[in-house]
Amino acid sequence: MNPARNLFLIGPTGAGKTTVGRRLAGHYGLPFVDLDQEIERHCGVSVATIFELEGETGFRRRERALLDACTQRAPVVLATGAGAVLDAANRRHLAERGFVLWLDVDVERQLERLAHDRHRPLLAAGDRRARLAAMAEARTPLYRETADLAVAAGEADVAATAAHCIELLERHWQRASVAA
Ligand SMILES: Nc1ncnc2c1ncn2[C@@H]1O[C@H](COP(=O)(O)OP(=O)(O)O)[C@@H](O)[C@H]1O
Ligand SMILES: O=C(O)C1=C[C@@H](OP(=O)(O)O)[C@@H](O)[C@H](O)C1
Ligand SMILES: [Mg+2]
Repeated sequence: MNPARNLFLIGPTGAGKTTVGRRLAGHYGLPFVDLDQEIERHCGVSVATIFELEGETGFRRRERALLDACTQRAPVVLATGAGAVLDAANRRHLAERGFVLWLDVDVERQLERLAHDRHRPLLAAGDRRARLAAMAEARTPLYRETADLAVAAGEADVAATAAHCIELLERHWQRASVAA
């Protein structure tokens, strides 16, 4: 079992942080919190509306405040939004307050999964492939720097990806406890 009390999910949009995170919480019998849903609950409007009214700067300010609060809850499985790692304080809170799991997918798989999605404001306009590639370039080093463990999450099935995560987590934690 997780030596930290919390499990935090990071990674690109469409990697499955929200969907797989919920399953991991079910498996471990822990409460699940999705940071975007928490922001929406707190503000009473959608993430898209926050972007519309306050721009990305306003959204990031709200995201930072709620990430600070949510990472102090324990125990919890917390799915972050893909851009949460852009902020240095967020990265520090994630790294210091729990075990950080990086779900990774490539741009092709993101395009497939998000083809019909209209809820992600940063993908609303322009060339999606180019936007996703630029995001990957800027964010991949930050995911790498923040994560305790990375999982390739490109499998075509949510249950299989969750099972794969559980297997890798257990193996990682087992090794860590033997080494201690
Ligand atoms: N492993 C997977 N296999 C197939 N579809 C997936 C997988 N993970 C996520 N999805 C689908 O991709 C979409 C985006 O997933 P989501 O959990 O919202 O990603 P994130 O929170 O990382 O942006 C959803 O429709 C979800 O059902
Ligand atoms: O890429 C980003 O910066 C964002 C990703 C979204 O979360 P998902 O990773 O769940 O798509 C959400 O937080 C917001 O639209 C901004
Ligand atoms: Mg999500």
